[in-house]
Amino acid sequence: MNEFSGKFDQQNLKIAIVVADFNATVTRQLMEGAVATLEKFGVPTDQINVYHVPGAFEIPFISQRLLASGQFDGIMTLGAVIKGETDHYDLICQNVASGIMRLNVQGKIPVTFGILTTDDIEQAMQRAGLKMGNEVASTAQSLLEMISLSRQI
Ligand SMILES: Nc1c(NC[C@H](O)[C@H](O)[C@H](O)CO)[nH]c(=O)[nH]c1=O
Ligand SMILES: CC(=O)[C@@H](O)COP(=O)(O)O
Repeated sequence: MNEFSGKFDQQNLKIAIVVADFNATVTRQLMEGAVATLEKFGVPTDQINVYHVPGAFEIPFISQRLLASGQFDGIMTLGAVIKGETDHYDLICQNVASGIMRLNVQGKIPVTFGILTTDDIEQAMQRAGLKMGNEVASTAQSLLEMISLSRQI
């Protein structure tokens, strides 16, 4: 039996982070947590490029451009979509998630999903580093593991 896992060698990795500036009080914390986690695992700071888009809906477009550039070993997407009074929330969540999934299926590098989808700002703040820790830390680690695993195939 042969087993493979995402134990990774972070040397020479180049990572792109695409972060939505909508709800920036939350997404800036997500971005800081993502960079800190990548650095903790040894990714050099100058190998981490951060791209700011207006909102979560713009994430797939820029992610696709970054993927096509061939410059990166993996992409992290970060955002915070917070429910309002209308069904706009549902449309954004569904289309952004399917857009990012399509990039994973069609692309050659992993694109992780670090987009909070919450009922209110409190839930988002809790998941961006307050009470429930920074969910993005596990997203960053998942990206490094997926890069390593995909290189073994
Ligand atoms: N309501 C939220 C948005 N809305 C903006 C869209 O993402 C997009 O920028 C706009 O429709 C123009 O194309 N974006 C978020 O990231 N979070 C929200 O809660
Ligand atoms: C997720 C959203 O787009 C949301 O902030 C919009 O709020 P509303 O549905 O009240 O217009």
